[in-house]
Amino acid sequence: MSEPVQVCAEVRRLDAREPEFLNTLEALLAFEDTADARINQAVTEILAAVRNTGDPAVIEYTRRFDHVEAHGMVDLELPASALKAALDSLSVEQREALRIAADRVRQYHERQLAQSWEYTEADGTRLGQKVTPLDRVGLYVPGGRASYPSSVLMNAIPAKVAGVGELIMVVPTPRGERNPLVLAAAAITGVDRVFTIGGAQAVAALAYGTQTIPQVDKIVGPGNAFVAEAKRRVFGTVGIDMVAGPSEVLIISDGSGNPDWVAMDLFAQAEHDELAQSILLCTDADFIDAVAASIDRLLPTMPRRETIATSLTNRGALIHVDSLEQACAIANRIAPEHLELSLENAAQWIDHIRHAGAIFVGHWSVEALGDYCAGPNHVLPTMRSARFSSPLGVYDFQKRTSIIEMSEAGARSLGKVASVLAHGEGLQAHARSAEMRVEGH
Ligand SMILES: NC(=O)c1ccc[n+]([C@@H]2O[C@H](COP(=O)([O-])OP(=O)(O)OC[C@H]3O[C@@H](n4cnc5c(N)ncnc54)[C@H](O)[C@@H]3O)[C@@H](O)[C@H]2O)c1
Ligand SMILES: N[C@H](CO)Cc1c[nH]c[nH+]1
Ligand SMILES: [Zn+2]
Repeated sequence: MSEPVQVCAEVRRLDAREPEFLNTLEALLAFEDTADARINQAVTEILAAVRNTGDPAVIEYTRRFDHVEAHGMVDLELPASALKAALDSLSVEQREALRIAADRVRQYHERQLAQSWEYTEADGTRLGQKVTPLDRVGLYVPGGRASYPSSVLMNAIPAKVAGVGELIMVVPTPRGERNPLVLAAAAITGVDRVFTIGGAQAVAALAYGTQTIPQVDKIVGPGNAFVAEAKRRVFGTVGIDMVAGPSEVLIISDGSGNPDWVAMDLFAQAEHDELAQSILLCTDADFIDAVAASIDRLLPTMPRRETIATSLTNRGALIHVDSLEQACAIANRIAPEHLELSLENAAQWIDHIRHAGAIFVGHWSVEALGDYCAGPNHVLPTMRSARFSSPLGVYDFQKRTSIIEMSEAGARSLGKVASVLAHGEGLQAHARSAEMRVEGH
């Protein structure tokens, strides 16, 4: 453990019974990630340069932003032997942890695999849905301020389970520092090609293709504001999984359990990013005091205390609520990425939650386990998008095609229905085309 250093978080205290509470909450949740003109401008330039010149632009931006000098793309691609060597270099403990996590993530995701289906009607008409994996996917693995081998597992495994034909991974290696766990995770999951590039230039290369990097059909994976903005802009040319914002955790507590555990769970999300959001909703005012005391005592011992303190001070809150019903209503309004039900009878409250990326049920179900190895995906909807979207899954790497095989009897009968509706829309060619099947000549 590091030496305690004086640093404190001024975590705001709120009371959900106060009349201004909902306005205060809205202000706390507001997050303008697209408002940064500097990021927009930089991404516009990078996308255009990579689209116009390809590899030379990627090499130049990698030199400028990641401080890696490459003489050609060959210097920025890792051969399979480098991935294998990274795997071999791990300690037995690290290799075993990666293997256990990968197995659990695979087992969970195998249950998501959708199959093609069809049915036949009485007149012989056959209707169905054909499910096909994507041909080629680009996987962005963040690498600027921290390395994320767990994100390799969480993105690559569902793609492989879906049967994606080719998986191209990009990961920045600032000043040429390669993370062996990240490369080992690529080896374990069977990633096909790895390029040590990052930021908007990596997203552009995958979206448009370069002389060396093949164009992909979809780009998945989290990243910083440059990556998020670039993904948003290339959507349409390629598919994207989502535009992920800073990480979030919301904890609902009834005052049972250990305040140190709650404080550390808030830290665990806050240490990701100064913009990360950690919020506690609690029915017990004394317990809130105890959590605040735990925060003050534990924070100085954390190596990432500066990031945690900034995140908790600017975007965190300890909120006193009237009841667990009120806490659940607020949780549904926030629609958090992660929700911990730190409650005595936690399971009975699951049905009260409609909007959350992942629900962690009970004192033992801590988000850190979900981040690495519980099995479900850690790429989750942020910024209240859990109201309308879902965790990354196998379904993000599959697409569906409708199959329509009409029998003659079916076409003769449905042709009349189509004809009426086509005339109603003023589309005569549609109507005649259907009527010809009714007439049979
Ligand atoms: N939601 C999730 O599941 C999840 C998982 C892991 C990480 N994350 C998040 O992903 C993010 C990772 O961010 P990161 O910065 O560490 O790595 P990153 O790989 O996303 O970004 C690094 C790249 O940003 C580019 N860049 C940096 N400064 C630039 C500038 N001034 N102009 C243009 N480009 C510039 C560089 O090309 C660099 O390679 C964090 O916010 C983290 O919380 C989310
Ligand atoms: N909590 C992150 C998603 O919000 C995922 C992660 C990766 N490593 C550690 N945590
Ligand atoms: Zn995390």
